Amino acid sequence: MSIRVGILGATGAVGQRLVELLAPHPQFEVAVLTASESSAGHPYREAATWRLDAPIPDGIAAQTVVETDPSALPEDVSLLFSALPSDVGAQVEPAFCEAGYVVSSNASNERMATDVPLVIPELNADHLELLEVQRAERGWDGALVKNPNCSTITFVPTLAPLTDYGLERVHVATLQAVSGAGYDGVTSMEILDNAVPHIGGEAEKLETESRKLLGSIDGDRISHHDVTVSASVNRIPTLDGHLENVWVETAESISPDIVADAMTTYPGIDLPTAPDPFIEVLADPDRPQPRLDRRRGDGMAISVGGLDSTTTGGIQYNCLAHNTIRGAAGASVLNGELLVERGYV
Ligand SMILES: NC(=O)C1=CN([C@@H]2O[C@H](COP(=O)(O)OP(=O)(O)OC[C@H]3O[C@@H](n4cnc5c(N)ncnc54)[C@H](OP(=O)(O)O)[C@@H]3O)[C@@H](O)[C@H]2O)C=CC1
Ligand SMILES: N[C@@H](CC(=O)OP(=O)(O)O)C(=O)O
Repeated sequence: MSIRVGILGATGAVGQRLVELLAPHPQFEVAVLTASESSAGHPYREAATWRLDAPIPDGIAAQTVVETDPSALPEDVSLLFSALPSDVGAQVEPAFCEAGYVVSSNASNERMATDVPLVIPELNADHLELLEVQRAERGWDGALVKNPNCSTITFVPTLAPLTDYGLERVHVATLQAVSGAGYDGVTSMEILDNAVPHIGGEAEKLETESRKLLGSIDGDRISHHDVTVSASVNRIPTLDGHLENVWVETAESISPDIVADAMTTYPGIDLPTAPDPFIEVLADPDRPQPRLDRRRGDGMAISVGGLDSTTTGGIQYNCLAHNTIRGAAGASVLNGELLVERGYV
């Protein structure tokens, strides 16, 4: 029997990706779509300016959008996917959790809260144990789970296979697609024939979220990994797919072959939206590229290439993920599947 789910912020860029992924989903049925007051009461096809390159899925276009308020939801919905702006998420997500809903959220609010699991299922599914603490501390029947920032989720999976070698220092430089800023985020006059070497608040997210994701459960908290991460972020004129250059230093000396093997054999997870393989290591030195590789694993795989030794004894490589699928909507869906599999829904 399918689980009836809702999408908070269903009309936005990430909300539309959620609609695209959830409409044909084998476990979930989209029962309710929410947005702001101005969209509420309108059919989805009118409320959303649909911008994806496939039509609005059948059965969604005619659904009436409702307000983002727990009282507007049908009673038989238990799992919600949130694609709200973070300031709105901060205001309303706790009310849904208090009302008993389990919320798988892409918004950045509370990602670093000590009782909120920040999850990439292939890496740290065990961090869901924090939900017991969260429910006890906040008195919620529901729960709040977050996925990381889209640039964080692109490179942290490539570090997980290297933790066995004593991960010490990481430098990462991003080349981020314009879709990450949302439809109205950067104008064509700003970004065409250009690159912008600044994205507000982004570098700090890479530096802090990575250490929480790679951390381990320690009693009722996460003990963050002690790797130091230093990030530099850039916006470039690609549409989708964040490409990142990574330099890694480990305590134990490792060769590109060891790294390729560790990444290739790093296990995925058996969930409907999970890619297989999870990490694809490409041999051609000019890969991965956003246009050619962002759809690997239906947009859920992490691609790696250009593996080489550095002149300072470390390893360097490039990695890529689809920012609005693996980096946003797909990440939330995968977390939702994990929450169901682990019995939280
Ligand atoms: N764009 C991207 O690629 C990525 C975005 N993110 C994050 O995902 C979230 C959503 O981003 P994005 O889809 O680009 O944002 P959009 O602005 O495109 O969409 C925002 C959604 O939230 C709704 N909304 C806005 N204000 C309110 C309100 N006061 N009450 C209720 N609903 C409201 C909007 O409804 P309405 O249409 O009625 O205004 C819309 O459905 C953000 O937290 C963003 O930082 C993360 C990774 C990538
Ligand atoms: N800042 C990211 C997208 C984003 O919205 O990130 P976050 O989920 O951390 O707010 C980008 O520009 O590509």
